Amino acid sequence: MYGRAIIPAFRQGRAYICRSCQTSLARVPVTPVILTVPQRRWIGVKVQNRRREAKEQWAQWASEIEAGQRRNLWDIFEERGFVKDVAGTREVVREIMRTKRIHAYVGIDPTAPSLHIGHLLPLMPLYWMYMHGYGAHTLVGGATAKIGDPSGRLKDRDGMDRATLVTNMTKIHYQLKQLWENVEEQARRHGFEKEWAWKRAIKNNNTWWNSTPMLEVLRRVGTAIRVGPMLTRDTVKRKMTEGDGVSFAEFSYPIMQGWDWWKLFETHGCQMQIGGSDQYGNIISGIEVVKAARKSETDPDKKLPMESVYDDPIGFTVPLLTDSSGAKFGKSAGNAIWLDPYQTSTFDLYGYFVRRPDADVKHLMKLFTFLPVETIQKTMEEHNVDPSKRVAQHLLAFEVVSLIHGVQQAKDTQAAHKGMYGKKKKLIIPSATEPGAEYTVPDGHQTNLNNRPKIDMILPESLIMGKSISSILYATGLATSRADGNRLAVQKAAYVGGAPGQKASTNKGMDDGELQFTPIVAWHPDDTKNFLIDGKILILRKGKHNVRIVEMVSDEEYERSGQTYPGQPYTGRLRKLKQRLEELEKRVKAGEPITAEESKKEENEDEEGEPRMIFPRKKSPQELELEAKIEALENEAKKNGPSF
Ligand SMILES: Nc1ncnc2c1ncn2[C@@H]1O[C@H](COP(=O)(O)OP(=O)(O)OP(=O)(O)O)[C@@H](O)[C@H]1O
Ligand SMILES: N[C@@H](Cc1ccc(O)cc1)C(=O)O
Repeated sequence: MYGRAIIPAFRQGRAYICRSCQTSLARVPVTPVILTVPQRRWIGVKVQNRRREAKEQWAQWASEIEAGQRRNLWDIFEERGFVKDVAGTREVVREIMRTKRIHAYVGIDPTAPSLHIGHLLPLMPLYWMYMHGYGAHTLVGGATAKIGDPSGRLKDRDGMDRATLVTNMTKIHYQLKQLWENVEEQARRHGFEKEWAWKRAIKNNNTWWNSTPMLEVLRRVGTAIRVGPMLTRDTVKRKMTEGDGVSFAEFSYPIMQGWDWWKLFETHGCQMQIGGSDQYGNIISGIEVVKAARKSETDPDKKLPMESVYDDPIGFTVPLLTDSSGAKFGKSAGNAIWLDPYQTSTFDLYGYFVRRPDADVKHLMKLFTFLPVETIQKTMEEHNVDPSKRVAQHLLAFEVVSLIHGVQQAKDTQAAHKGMYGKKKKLIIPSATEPGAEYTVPDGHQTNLNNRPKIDMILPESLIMGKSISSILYATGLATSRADGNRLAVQKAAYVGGAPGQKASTNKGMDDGELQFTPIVAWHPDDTKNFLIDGKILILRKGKHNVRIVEMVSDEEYERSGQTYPGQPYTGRLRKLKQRLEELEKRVKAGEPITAEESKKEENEDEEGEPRMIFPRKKSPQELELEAKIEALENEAKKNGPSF
């Protein structure tokens, strides 16, 4: 296909090649011109050189593996117990991993607001692949979650409204981001040197499902996939005979998952899919879908090689992580250990791993840590000298917490555990928090993915629908004051979930299921409603990671929750003074007396009757006026009432 491409002058004199077919476009003229060239993405010399070097490096490693001087990552997977079922032939998978720098992916449907440790299991081999130079993709199933995977279930999944789906998707996206950030840290800690060729990405299958016509899927793969084998799948048979039947949408789920794979295969050479053992059927169906889509390609420029089995899609499943009763750890079974610290605290997460029985700890260390097998072996020897010290469990817990929440959090949590349960019995309260503290970052610290404040919160309708965006930013804790909120809006330094490039007054809000942000401007309070998802969810962000998913609730519900937000009218000193004035007025009217002690107590004690620390500060004119009125009333009451 030919089209027009503008080649800017600054690229002059360089040789470019086409990303997909390697056609070269040498020496581009000096001035910017419009050329008629094939509509392709051109790659610069620097990238070409790096790619060549990466290729040569891989070939070198492949021969070292063959000569027994380097290990095949597949063998490490088997040694660590990651492999349950292989889709394809084990020898072929092993050979592909030796000879090709393939990409792999793991998909997760955002059917809950957080990932849990069961999800970590298929992610672990993906992280290992990344650290060994393969491409690694984590995929959020924003589209597939709308259908619901029937694998391993007898009952249909409950439908999800848009607000819940967007909330889950946003939270899982940031959790995956956090995990990737911590994987980088783990790689450094465990001696893997990051190279240019390491590639990772987070994808959302809404990106393609929101624009894929059904006709395209039916035409490309629908004709090749036979219904017969799909009907013989265990999930389908069991759901039809023992469960509540199979809807057409559920029946099509494996084809959707397979199409995701095709999209990643086509664009990134993603040849491998990894999943939990309940995903085996979907991976097998996916292989058929990818092969059918590849075969049906008519554009010769896009045709992918299919000469041998080494070009085919492959996959494998990891064993299921179960609880002590043998049930799969997951949200449906209700036994999940969550990665969200507000659902399972870091302290409890650490504690969960410290309590693992001696018989399981070695296996868990192989699965959930990047510690070399020799280190695990040595730790077990040390552990066996005095198992009561739980040396192995503490190391396991430390490593898992550092992967999920970062090394610093792991150190703090370990110290808290040792302080609480160690010999000294020094009591450290692991999560002593002030109300609202979960929405602020400790002073002097920059927000990062591991210390970022809590994401979700509720706020009342009167604020969201009636007040300025600067008041809303202040209420969420993203701004330190209303003035700061205003500054953020003026400088376009904060973002709202919504359609990019549209005005606030006409914004249609976030596209269905795609995480999109647009800068906040100082819009009219009436326009805030344009950004509400399902009429109740507002997504705000400051910087890269500081996100709030605000659920708008009625004022009555907010009051019942007992929460207050920064800037809430009548929650500060002024409100107290006004209350005191009203009370005094009533008492004076009723002729009720008031003593000097009583008025002194009000001033110097807090609600629990504890002495209040009084700091000198500047009072506002309104405050001074109220205080003067109170004083006058108190004097009057003292004058009129009987003396005690
Ligand atoms: N306990 C587990 N052990 C191993 N893998 C798991 C476990 N739980 C989930 N996975 C894997 O994580 C990926 C995403 O799982 P999914 O989104 O279905 O979550 P889930 O918690 O298993 O859901 P549900 O409990 O509702 O079935 C899949 O590959 C799945 O097999
Ligand atoms: N079906 C998977 C999630 C998934 C979704 C889309 C994919 O492309 C891959 C995996 C599960 O429910 O566990």
